[in-house]
Amino acid sequence: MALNGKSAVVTGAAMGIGRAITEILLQNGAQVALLDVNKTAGESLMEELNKQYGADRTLFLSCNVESEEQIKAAFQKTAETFGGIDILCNNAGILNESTWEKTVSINLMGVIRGTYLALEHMSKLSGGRGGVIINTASMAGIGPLPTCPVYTATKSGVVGFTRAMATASAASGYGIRINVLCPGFVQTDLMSNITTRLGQFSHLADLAHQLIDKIGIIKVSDVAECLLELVTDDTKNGEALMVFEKGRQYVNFPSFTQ
Ligand SMILES: NC(=O)c1ccc[n+]([C@@H]2O[C@H](COP(=O)([O-])OP(=O)(O)OC[C@H]3O[C@@H](n4cnc5c(N)ncnc54)[C@H](O)[C@@H]3O)[C@@H](O)[C@H]2O)c1
Ligand SMILES: CCCCC[C@H](O)CC\C=C/C=C/C=C/[C@@H](O)[C@@H](O)CCCC(=O)O
Repeated sequence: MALNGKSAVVTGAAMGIGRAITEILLQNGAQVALLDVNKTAGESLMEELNKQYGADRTLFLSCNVESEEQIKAAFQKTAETFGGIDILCNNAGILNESTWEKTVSINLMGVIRGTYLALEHMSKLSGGRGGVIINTASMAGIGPLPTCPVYTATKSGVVGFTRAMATASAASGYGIRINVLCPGFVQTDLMSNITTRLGQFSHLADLAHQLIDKIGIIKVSDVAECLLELVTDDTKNGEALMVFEKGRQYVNFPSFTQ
């Protein structure tokens, strides 16, 4: 899919990976609605982006992905402003093993909520133009992180949901491709104060730091480039793309039918 003139929504867009995703979509000609629970950071980023790309290219909407009502309102506003929705990036996520129910609600249920509500705007079966959905999971969704079992569960869930939905979409004729990004460790706020985020597993923080040293830390722009590949390559559906210091790699899942 060529991005010029396309309408995109990014959740968790105010900082980190979401901000980098927003910027790469803008650089390639899309209009972007930035959804985030952090109003101050979101509005200040929008002001910055307006100066760079023009006021008609971005829209900040205060939105908590835990709320179906807020997502619905944000998608409606995006569709009215940009004339539809072609791309959804379900990116908002947290790392907090103490408030584990909130972690599930944002990281996994937020992706499901966003996807189902977006179908109403994007699916060709409900008058939409079709398009692409990219979910942000993690390498932890492919190989487990013993220091954060709930975070791992949410990211495995996002990988499974994406792959099942991708096949369901193709079989149903929604006209929507759905793929999942699986980054390794990325330099963002989520990687700060790791010990306190691990809750009852904070005593294993050294294990986490050893793994970070082994796998390395990448930049948000490395992740954004992978997103661009998954959005623009029309052959990709149901793919999980890992990205870490060694490079990018599509995951080879076992097949039970061949
Ligand atoms: N940083 C990493 O190492 C890493 C690695 C793999 C995957 N990820 C995933 O990438 C995504 C983005 O993480 P990040 O590292 O950029 O984190 P970050 O903390 O830098 O940014 C997260 C953004 O999401 C927003 N957000 C949080 N809860 C929200 C909610 N309920 N509704 C709407 N917005 C909300 C925050 O305000 C923030 O702007 C997450 O899903 C995360 O799990 C991060
Ligand atoms: C503690 C920080 C959590 C950040 C979570 C981010 O989503 C980044 C996750 C990045 C990489 C995950 C790698 C998972 C690897 C496992 O498959 C396995 O190799 C880990 C083995 C654990 C160990 O040996 O200590």
